[in-house]
Amino acid sequence: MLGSLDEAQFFQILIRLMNFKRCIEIGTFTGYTSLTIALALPSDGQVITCDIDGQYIRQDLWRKAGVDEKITLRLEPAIQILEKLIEEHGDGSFDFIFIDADKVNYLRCYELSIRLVRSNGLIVIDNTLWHGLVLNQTDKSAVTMAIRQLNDLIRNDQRVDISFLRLGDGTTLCRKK
Ligand SMILES: C[S@@+](CC[C@H](N)C(=O)[O-])C[C@H]1O[C@@H](n2cnc3c(N)ncnc32)[C@H](O)[C@@H]1O
Repeated sequence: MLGSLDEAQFFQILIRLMNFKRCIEIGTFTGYTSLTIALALPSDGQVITCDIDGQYIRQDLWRKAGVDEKITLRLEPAIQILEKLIEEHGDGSFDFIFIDADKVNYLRCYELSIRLVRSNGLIVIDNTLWHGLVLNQTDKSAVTMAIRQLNDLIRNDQRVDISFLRLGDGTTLCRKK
């Protein structure tokens, strides 16, 4: 699903306010949110975006907007890329991570992101409401259970400060302490 306009605008404000430069997006789809992130970054900023499926990605729009040099596309699975980024750049090397790929891997993505993001950096998780299904205890589907499990963990996670927003399909902000 395409990221929402209100969410993308909110990210742009955060990136500019916080002077973020090093960003990661997990789940590219069309590249809409990576484009909006890149537009908000300074000239020496970078966003690494990853997906397992490149067929919908509109790199032509990144070029048209003049921000293609700020975006690095990696066509690899989320967990693999996050592990590689820890090897390549080390712990605490990114300012902002947006988690928005396959929900069953959310927990693992979050744990790897906790390592990758610096102190006072931000992890943002999309779809944490999952259309309200996380509140329906009779829903035991793998995706709903995975998002519910992550929400429960984050609520008590002393490594972060959190803010849950009813933005899009539920957006959870986690500031690493
Ligand atoms: C909700 S869409 C991403 C939307 C995008 N972040 C945006 O804001 O426009 C989810 C994307 O995650 C990708 N995806 C699914 N499983 C993945 C995995 N294991 N690793 C990386 N990407 C994955 C899908 O191919 C899909 O393009």
